[in-house]
Amino acid sequence: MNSDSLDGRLLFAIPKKGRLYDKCISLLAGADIQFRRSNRLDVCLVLNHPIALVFLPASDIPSFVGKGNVDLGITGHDVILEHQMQDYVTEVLRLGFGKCSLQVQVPESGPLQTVEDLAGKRVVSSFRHLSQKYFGQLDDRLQLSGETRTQIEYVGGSVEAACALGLADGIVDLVESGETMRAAGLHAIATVLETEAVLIKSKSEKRPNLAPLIDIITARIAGVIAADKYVVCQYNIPRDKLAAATRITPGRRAPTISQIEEEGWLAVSSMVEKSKSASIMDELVKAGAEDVLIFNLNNCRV
Ligand SMILES: Nc1ncnc2c1ncn2[C@@H]1O[C@H](COP(=O)(O)OP(=O)(O)OP(=O)(O)O)[C@@H](O)[C@H]1O
Ligand SMILES: O=P(O)(O)OC[C@H]1O[C@H](OP(=O)(O)OP(=O)(O)O)[C@H](O)[C@@H]1O
Repeated sequence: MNSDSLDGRLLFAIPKKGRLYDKCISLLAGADIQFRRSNRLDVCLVLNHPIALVFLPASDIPSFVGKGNVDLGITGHDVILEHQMQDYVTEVLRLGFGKCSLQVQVPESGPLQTVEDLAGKRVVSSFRHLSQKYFGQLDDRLQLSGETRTQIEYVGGSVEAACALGLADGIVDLVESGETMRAAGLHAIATVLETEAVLIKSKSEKRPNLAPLIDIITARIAGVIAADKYVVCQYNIPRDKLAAATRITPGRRAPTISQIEEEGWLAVSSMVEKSKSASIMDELVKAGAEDVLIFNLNNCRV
């Protein structure tokens, strides 16, 4: 592919592998962004929009978008802060996946059990800047100076092994389920930040003509996320119990209420959060609802 074929196309950066990759691919499918990625090729043209997808390491995406080489991207909120790109990119949408916390961890049975204990010792992390910032502030508060300040050492991966290998007294690493941390005999003593995947666009506005397409893609992705988060709940309810039932299912704007062919009964349809749908159904039945149905959404614009 030569650079001419990218002319005028919106460049959209997607993590090329790792934790965010699969979810990004299903987001693109849900937003009907069609592409065929040839083996090992990191740039590919979208078939049904003037877009080219650029597959990059998640950690490089904030800089590419921030400098305006790429117009849109998906990466972790943590990565943006680590690369100090928050002033150069706009976080357009939180994507609801890649959720985890960046935490300070120490050996469970070791002598250091607070961040104050750990200050001045050796800390290993892949998040050099965020660790330096966190412990820098702590060292300042504890009035540590010179050689007594915390030493931050960078490693590219398998951070959890650093304490057992004698490289560190504590680490700063991502925790989702906590399995990696527990398996390494560590536990968390502080949270540096909470993160999730985000859709970002450049603040550079090098190519203002792309703004309408960016808005369309953003709306489509927002629709896919909402469709995954919500279900439609439909039920029949005696008229005199309607107020109590609609307090349980107020909907995003308001519930839809329709007449049915039975005197004294109404039908209600409302969007509810998927994660709460089972308890909402229990409550509705308790409130007098019958024929309670839940429908998945394929896609939506809300
Ligand atoms: N265990 C996890 N659970 C949820 N999200 C995670 C987890 N680990 C990482 N992430 C998110 O995914 C982003 C990319 O992490 P990942 O380890 O997949 O990429 P990477 O480090 O660039 O890949 P690799 O180490 O394979 O080069 C992280 O910055 C974070 O936002
Ligand atoms: O709390 P958990 O669910 O166990 O997830 C946390 C682990 O996931 C990430 O690493 P990853 O597996 O991506 O590998 P890496 O060490 O190569 O970054 C992170 O660095 C932790 O090690």
